[in-house]
Amino acid sequence: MNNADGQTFGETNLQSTSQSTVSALYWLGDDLRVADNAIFADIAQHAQQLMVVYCIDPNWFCSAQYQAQYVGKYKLRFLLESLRALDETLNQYGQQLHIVYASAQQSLPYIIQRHTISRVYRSDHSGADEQAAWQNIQQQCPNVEYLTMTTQTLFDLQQLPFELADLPPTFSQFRKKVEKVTICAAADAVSWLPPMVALKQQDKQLQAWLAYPNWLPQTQMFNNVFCGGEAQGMLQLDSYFSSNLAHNYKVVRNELDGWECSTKFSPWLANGCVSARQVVSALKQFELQQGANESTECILYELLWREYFHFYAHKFNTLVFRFSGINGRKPLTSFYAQRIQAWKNASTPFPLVNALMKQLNDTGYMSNRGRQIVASCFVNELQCDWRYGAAYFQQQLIDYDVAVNWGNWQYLAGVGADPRGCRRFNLQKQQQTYDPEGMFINAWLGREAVKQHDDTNAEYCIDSVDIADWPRN
Ligand SMILES: Cc1cc2nc3c(=O)[nH]c(=O)nc-3n(C[C@H](O)[C@H](O)[C@H](O)COP(=O)(O)OP(=O)(O)OC[C@H]3O[C@@H](n4cnc5c(N)ncnc54)[C@H](O)[C@@H]3O)c2cc1C
Repeated sequence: MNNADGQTFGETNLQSTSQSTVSALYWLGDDLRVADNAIFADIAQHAQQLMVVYCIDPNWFCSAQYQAQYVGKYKLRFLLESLRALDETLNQYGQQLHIVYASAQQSLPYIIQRHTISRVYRSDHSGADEQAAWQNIQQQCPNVEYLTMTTQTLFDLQQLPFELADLPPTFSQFRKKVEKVTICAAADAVSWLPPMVALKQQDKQLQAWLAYPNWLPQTQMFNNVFCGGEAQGMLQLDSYFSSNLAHNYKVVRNELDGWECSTKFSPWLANGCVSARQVVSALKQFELQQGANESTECILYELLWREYFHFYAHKFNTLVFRFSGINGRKPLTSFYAQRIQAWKNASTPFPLVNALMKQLNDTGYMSNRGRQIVASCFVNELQCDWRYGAAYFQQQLIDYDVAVNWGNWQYLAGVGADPRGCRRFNLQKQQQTYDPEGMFINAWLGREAVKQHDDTNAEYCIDSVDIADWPRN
């Protein structure tokens, strides 16, 4: 299985297997759980010693490409909660999670060498940067065994009925092909884990990396609805499927607001606190007990979109970040600093878009419909380079997932997996369908904005705002 760069995934990279005692290091990524985790299962069977590590890279918090941080405040808080919860779970196994406050490329080779690690485990990540980091570590420490396993998707690469290079160009074709592939049931948590690799406590460099750093942004208490961690994710899963909400999902999933309008699994899925297989296992259980209908099928359908974007990112690697997308067709959009800023600040001429952006800025979450509306506005009405929008989502979303975010943005910008080209949402129609009384706008922006909307309602938004009058910078 090869991606665009000819790298290999989902396979063991055997550099050296001469040691009889396996001293393992598990470098965690978006797989922050013990249950249904193939890596912990393998470690329980084959390793005699274990060190579990998560790296928090200071570069995540610098303003990176496209004027956005890699990790914003909502994602950071959720991540820290998830790490704390995982550490507590690992403690019950006599294990510990070591959070290293340094880049993986810098710290892991050092740790591997100092602790005579013989095998490194990592989840098979679809992100190009994550893959590059993984390759880099292997180059720095060649005499170690490297093992990747699937923990994030429903299917292993090997289960796909096609080579990754032949990933169908559209979601519909992908769905038809994978429909018949069996989705493995979620596995239980392991019953034990090997003892800890003794940490070189006296090592000054290591101490420095393990100390809580002053460069880490403060995480405040806000947006308490999403709480990170495996147990919290399972709570949401149980709570959703112990109600009748799944039977009505298709009817309400497009609503702009409301906790119960969609599953809200995304932050836990994005961090791997819950696996996609656990969601499907719970869904199947629900269908067995309560019956299947169009709505329950629709939940699986959405999870298959997630699946598609993960394999899409695997295949296209850095092309998912390219302005001209996977096919090299440049959109007729550009970098307009003031428009981009207005969109971010919820001060465009479009009240519905502003309300949605306010919701994103205040909570880190936005419904799927909302994301489509603001992304379409960014590309079509404001005519801005889609990568700046995608990068802002990356920074703001509590459920940021590299493959799903950039894949969706490419799709909407007409440079991705959509043969029909750019998806333009008619803002007036969206408003009439999803916020006819202006209640959503009122909730996020107040009465004035509803009035502004009413005043311009005769020829709402697109027609009433002449984009040519907007600044060309
Ligand atoms: C421009 C844009 C950017 C997005 N960025 C992200 C992102 O960074 N992280 C993220 O998790 N989702 C992203 N999505 C997809 C989707 O909006 C969210 O997954 C969903 O709104 C999360 O809420 P939920 O869990 O209640 O979803 P539900 O409607 O309950 O769906 C269940 C699950 O299916 C998956 N799913 C739903 N919609 C999509 C979709 N359009 N594409 C792929 N998978 C989907 C998610 O894993 C979701 O948790 C994006 C969508 C758009 C249009």
